[in-house]
Amino acid sequence: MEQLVQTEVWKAQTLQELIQILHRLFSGDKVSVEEVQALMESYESSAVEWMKYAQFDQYRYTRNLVDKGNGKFNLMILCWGEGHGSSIHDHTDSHCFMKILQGNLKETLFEWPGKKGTGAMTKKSERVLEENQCAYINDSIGLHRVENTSHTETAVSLHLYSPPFDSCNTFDQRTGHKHKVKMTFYSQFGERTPGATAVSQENN
Ligand SMILES: N[C@@H](CS(=O)O)C(=O)O
Ligand SMILES: [Fe+2]
Repeated sequence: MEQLVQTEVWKAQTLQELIQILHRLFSGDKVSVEEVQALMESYESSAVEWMKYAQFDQYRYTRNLVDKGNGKFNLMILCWGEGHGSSIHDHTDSHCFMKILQGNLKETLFEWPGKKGTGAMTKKSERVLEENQCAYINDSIGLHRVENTSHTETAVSLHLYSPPFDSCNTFDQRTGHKHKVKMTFYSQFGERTPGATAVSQENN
């Protein structure tokens, strides 16, 4: 007879509970991408729970640190004003989960440019991510650009990166040339980072 394999199915009732379960999942030495993705998708976004982290800038998207995941991951909330978007970028060999908390975000996937960065970059696909959906990307899947294409609605997303990183490469769509940029937090644990601006010009 066929064997049935039971994997645990989590449902996070609140953001706090989601963070608790994430700590548990990442405390072991093996983490399942599917399990983390399903867990993040199971959380039904409730604005009152994440409002204090959702700090917007007029000109660029912001990165707001929510939890340091015991050094295993960084959990952050990104706030996208109308028309805000990222540049094409990589994820520094980390796993990247991106869950929509509010609004919609368009994700465009690109292939890695050739070694010499020869000419226009190749677009692989695009999709629109909707509230509560959780996407996943890593460098072997490709590069992406994320945009809030709405001119009337803001968007908010919850990102988990494991292991944590604080710089990435951005790419020029026409030339494929890459450029290393440092990434900072606009706020940490709900408090504005002293002296911090929104995401640096290079990642927009
Ligand atoms: N990876 C980007 C956000 S996104 O465009 O996926 C960042 O951490 O700022
Ligand atoms: Fe990204």
